[in-house]
Amino acid sequence: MAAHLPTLCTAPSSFFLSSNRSRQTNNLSLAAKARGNSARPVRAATRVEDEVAEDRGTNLSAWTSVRQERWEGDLDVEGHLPAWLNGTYLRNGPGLWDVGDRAFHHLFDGYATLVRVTFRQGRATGAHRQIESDAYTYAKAKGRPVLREFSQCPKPGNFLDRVSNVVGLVSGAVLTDNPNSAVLPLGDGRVMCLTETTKSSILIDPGTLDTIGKFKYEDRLGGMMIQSAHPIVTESEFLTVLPDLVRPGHLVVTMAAGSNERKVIGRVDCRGGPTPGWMHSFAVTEKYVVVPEMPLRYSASSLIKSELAPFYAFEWLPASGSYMHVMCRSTGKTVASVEVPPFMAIHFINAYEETNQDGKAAAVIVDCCEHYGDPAIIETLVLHRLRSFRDKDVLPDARVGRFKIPLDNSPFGELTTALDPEEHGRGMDMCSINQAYLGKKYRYAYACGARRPCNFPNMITKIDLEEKTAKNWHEEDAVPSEPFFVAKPGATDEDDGVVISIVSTIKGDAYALVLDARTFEEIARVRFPCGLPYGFHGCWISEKI
Ligand SMILES: CC(=O)/C=C/C=C(C)/C=C/C1=C(C)CCCC1(C)C
Ligand SMILES: CC(/C=C/C=O)=C\C=C\C=O
Ligand SMILES: [Fe+2]
Repeated sequence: MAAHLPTLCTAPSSFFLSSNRSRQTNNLSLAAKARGNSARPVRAATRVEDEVAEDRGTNLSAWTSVRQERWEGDLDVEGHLPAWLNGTYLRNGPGLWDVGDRAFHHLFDGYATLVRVTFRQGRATGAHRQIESDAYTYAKAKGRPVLREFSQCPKPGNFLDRVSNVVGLVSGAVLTDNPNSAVLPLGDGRVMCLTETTKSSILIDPGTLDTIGKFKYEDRLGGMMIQSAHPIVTESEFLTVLPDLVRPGHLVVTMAAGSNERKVIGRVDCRGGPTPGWMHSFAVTEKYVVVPEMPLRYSASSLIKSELAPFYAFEWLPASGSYMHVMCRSTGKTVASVEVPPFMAIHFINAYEETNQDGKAAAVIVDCCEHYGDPAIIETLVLHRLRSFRDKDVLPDARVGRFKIPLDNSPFGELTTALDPEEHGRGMDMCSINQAYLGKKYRYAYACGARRPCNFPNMITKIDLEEKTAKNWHEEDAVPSEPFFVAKPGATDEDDGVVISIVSTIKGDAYALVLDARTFEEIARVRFPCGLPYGFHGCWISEKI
């Protein structure tokens, strides 16, 4: 991809904070941050040596940058891969947190690393490769980050820089295009990687992991700079939600497979203010789209002034209220908009319609990984905490939060706990389901859970929402990433298939774990000869043999 450096964020190295200053910023108590909404100083990447000194030198490959830009080769298989498991598992995530002598601060900042494991008749090959976004290419060229990442805001220096920052913000030029969240096969065979900036939508080749180029949206929605990192993609459509920061609200848009044109289904206005709530993901039922509005809201001044808010680009405004909006997918009309108890959810699991005796939808049930209405989870994911606090029980509690949104014009919705959180160790995030149950009543969710004490989810959990129990997989000193369910071809039971997760170990290496989804017992592990950093979300591209 073209690597023309923008003239924005042209801060010389002297604009980067010294490590001491940055440590002071990190140590601000969360309570203090939550109380005060004044913007924090601009944070830029610290020097690598300072980060390493702070990190007490763990070998855990989860938080260690990839050592090489790309690798490809055969993988050793321990155990027996099912003969039906033919296809490619792809996983995306932030695998490079250092560039030149600069180091990122937050897990979400790292440059996107794709991992591939291809299964064919009991054998496996693998690869990893950096995605060549502009953010990555510029950073390599300059020896330091140039664009604004999740927690990282290169400081505009003089007046001209500040003016161009505002212009750059309007055009989106100062924002990252580092697509480190999800990887999704579109219904037409193209494969997209993305994060929350619209410009981060990038096409890749699932075989070679080559970066093909930017996905060019051919529509009039170019002014919408932010998108959900989790579009809902089926064989026929790509459905997503675009936060509107100018007129606080959300556009729900759809794009047919094979097309590059998004069409607006409808718009929901925000009920709280002054800006929309952070919306990393959302949920759908067969008839409806559910748009969450939580009190962790985009900070307009952080974006305009290019400085950090109490939670990077966000501020926690509990008094602004929490809401759930339900839009009809066929008419674009908002059919319910209810106030709910304060919540903090990055990932929605699934949703479905609950019907009354006449078979009519009476309520929408929406499940999410809910952090007890506390944004502290964001600060838990700061890299030096992940690296240093391994034996401390500092992972905030989380649960399967279940919303019930009545469709009878009631003003309020309910939020309950779907099962005893002790079943999954009071940790819970990075979820998946059997995709055949998307938007339908379902029984099983797979996620990362917690074997306490821990500072990060270190377990894989299969949650039975009917029995309200969980089956757990755990290995000492290992960090598994999101468990991804792959159905056995022709399966009729919801849990007939395997669950794949890439596990990073303390020895500095990594393997793809394959569990029998029904029993949750290990059936195989496929070893990489190198370490793999923690990754976020995966997908499966099946192959007919
Ligand atoms: C990886 C993940 O879960 C979330 C990533 C979010 C990102 C990269 C957010 C980026 C943003 C900016 C760089 C500034 C503007 C706002 C926002 C979209 C939050
Ligand atoms: C890894 C994570 C949350 C862990 C909480 O326990 C969130 C990742 C978000 C990106 O997709
Ligand atoms: Fe995500």
